[in-house]
Amino acid sequence: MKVINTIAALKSLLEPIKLAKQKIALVPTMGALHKGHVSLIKIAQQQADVVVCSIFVNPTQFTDPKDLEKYPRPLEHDMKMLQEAGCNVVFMPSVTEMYPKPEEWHIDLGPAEFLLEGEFRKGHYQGVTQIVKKLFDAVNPDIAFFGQKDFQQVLMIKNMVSEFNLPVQIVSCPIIREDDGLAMSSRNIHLSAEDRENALVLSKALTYVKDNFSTHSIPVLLEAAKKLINGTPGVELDYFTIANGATLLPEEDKKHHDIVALVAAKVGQTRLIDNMILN
Ligand SMILES: Nc1ncnc2c1ncn2[C@@H]1O[C@H](COP(=O)(O)OP(=O)(O)OP(=O)(O)O)[C@@H](O)[C@H]1O
Ligand SMILES: CC(C)(CO)[C@@H](O)C(=O)[O-]
Ligand code: BAL
Repeated sequence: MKVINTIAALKSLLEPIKLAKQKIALVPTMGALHKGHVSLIKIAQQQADVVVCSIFVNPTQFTDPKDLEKYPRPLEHDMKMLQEAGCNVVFMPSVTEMYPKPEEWHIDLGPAEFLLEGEFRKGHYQGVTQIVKKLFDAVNPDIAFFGQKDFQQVLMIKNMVSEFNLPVQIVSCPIIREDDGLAMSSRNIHLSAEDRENALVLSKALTYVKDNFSTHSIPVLLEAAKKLINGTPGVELDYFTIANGATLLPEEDKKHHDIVALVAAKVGQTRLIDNMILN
């Protein structure tokens, strides 16, 4: 496994691979790796010849400075996970490598940018697409893998790719969960034992909605899910919605396809998101 810190070194490593027509995959991460990240690497390995994993805690996508400051950075653990996963190249640049000078970034990501996460983390998807575009420029991947856990992020990245007409395929990978249902997330590390227990209500509410989708109306499902979450101590709901998977607008007609339930809540001091595809 090669560990690379600069764009120049990365390009000289990958250019011959690209010229030899080998397929390059990129798995972008912010580190603090868990089985969810490993699953993306494993899926990438099945679909490409060389897998590059980036670790970069991108400051421009953080809207809360405290969230950025306390974001976990367990470097040795991450290297071990990547080595064991059989990752070929780790790209781990510094902030100045990715942002050598101040720059403007604003692109049209469509109206869904301002919903859900975009409402609670204003400007978040401008920061995400800014860094993902830079990573794509540095790696020049044929294919890139993202988790469905960040459902809206996948949509935004697909919109960015079509805005620039980039020759990269975007793949959304299934959510990996703990045995009890909690979606794996780097931020779970911040949960106290009590928070960890309370956090289970998010996947429970989503599962309830999924299990009862064919028999209950959408308003009834929403009311029950919100009641479950609001009745859990230490959990502060930002949103629970049943939405169209392409527009993220609230869905009213169960006969439509591509319906997804999405949730975000603060559990103790930690903000978590999760979702489930319903049909
Ligand atoms: N449980 C999971 N299952 C599948 N993919 C995941 C999971 N958690 C994260 N990912 C994906 O891994 C990639 C890197 O995510 P990131 O490094 O932000 O990890 P994270 O666990 O989502 O962290 P955070 O909790 O800080 O958002 C993203 O595409 C993300 O969707
Ligand atoms: C895609 C990403 C690596 C961009 O910083 C980040 O948003 C993440 O880890 O999901
Ligand atoms: N996993 C999405 C990155 C973020 O929360 O900033």
